[in-house]
Amino acid sequence: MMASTRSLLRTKSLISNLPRFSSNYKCLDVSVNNDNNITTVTLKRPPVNSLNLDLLSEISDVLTDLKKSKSPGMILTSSSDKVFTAGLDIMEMHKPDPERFKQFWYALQDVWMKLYGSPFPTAAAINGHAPAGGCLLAMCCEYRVMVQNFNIGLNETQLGIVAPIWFIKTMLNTISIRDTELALTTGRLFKTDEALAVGLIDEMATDKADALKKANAFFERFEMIPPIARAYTKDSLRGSDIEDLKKNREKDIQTTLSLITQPKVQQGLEFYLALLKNKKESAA
Ligand SMILES: CCCCCCCC/C=C\CC(=O)SCCNC(=O)CCNC(=O)[C@H](O)C(C)(C)COP(=O)(O)OP(=O)(O)OC[C@H]1O[C@@H](n2cnc3c(N)ncnc32)[C@H](O)[C@@H]1OP(=O)(O)O
Repeated sequence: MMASTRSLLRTKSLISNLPRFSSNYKCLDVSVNNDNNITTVTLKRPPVNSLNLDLLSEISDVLTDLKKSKSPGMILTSSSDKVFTAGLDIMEMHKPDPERFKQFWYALQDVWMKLYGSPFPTAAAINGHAPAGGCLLAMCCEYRVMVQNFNIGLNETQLGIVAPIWFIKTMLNTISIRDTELALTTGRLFKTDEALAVGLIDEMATDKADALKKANAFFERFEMIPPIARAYTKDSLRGSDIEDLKKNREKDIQTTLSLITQPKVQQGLEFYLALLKNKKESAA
């Protein structure tokens, strides 16, 4: 076969494998880097990218598309200049409609299973605060680069709620058992440099451009690694956590719903929401 025919065929197969993304996303920007074919998924649900049912459903869809198209990798980042994501949308948990809450929690489980278990490599360019569910999304990725002077952590206990076991396992996959216990029981939010010191993030960045550059560089490590060997290895490390949730999915939804609707938990959420609003009023 002539060299030019071979290269044409290669180009054609590359084009047909390129991910095709719906342009209908409301809360995401999705773009593919022409140099390395890495997809950047940017959360854009102002003001703080709180994870409601819509945003979670879109993240779940894009993860499905990336897997189908055999993407070589994904970077997760935010369109905000100070918040990666503020975690779960508290309004989904405050006085919830039970049916809506079940859909919401199911969507969160879906995102977790797809992101934590993705066959393709993933990196988070954390360009703002990443509390609770925001920290969870970042920890699901294989590599984290975080812009300096922001906060990250599972602060659920500060809100009077409890991080589910699959959140905890994700943190245990990232930092030590000792640091996980201390962080979770106190609801600790780590500053970027503190997060680096315990291994909650892998690199610090000066700004978003620097974070994206470092996140892109992460994927170069896999250039000579067969994707199938990479994916099986990741599955050996993470697969059993995902199987555990798959087996207990319905129970996890029911338990969370019954806990979240307890009057004491609802009072705690109301108090926390009031604190967030007061913060704004006292700053004005
Ligand atoms: C026993 C029960 C078991 C049940 C199990 C449940 C397990 C749940 C697991 C995970 C839970 C979560 O993820 S809960 C969310 C936790 N998130 C936080 O604690 C972060 C809260 N937000 C902030 O600290 C700050 O907003 C910020 C640092 C992220 C950004 O600060 P900034 O000053 O830029 O912005 P404002 O604080 O003024 O916020 C703007 C606007 O957004 C509203 N807001 C903020 N965060 C949330 C959120 N997570 N959900 C919904 N809404 C949020 C905030 O109130 C402001 O609203 P207004 O403009 O209307 O005042």
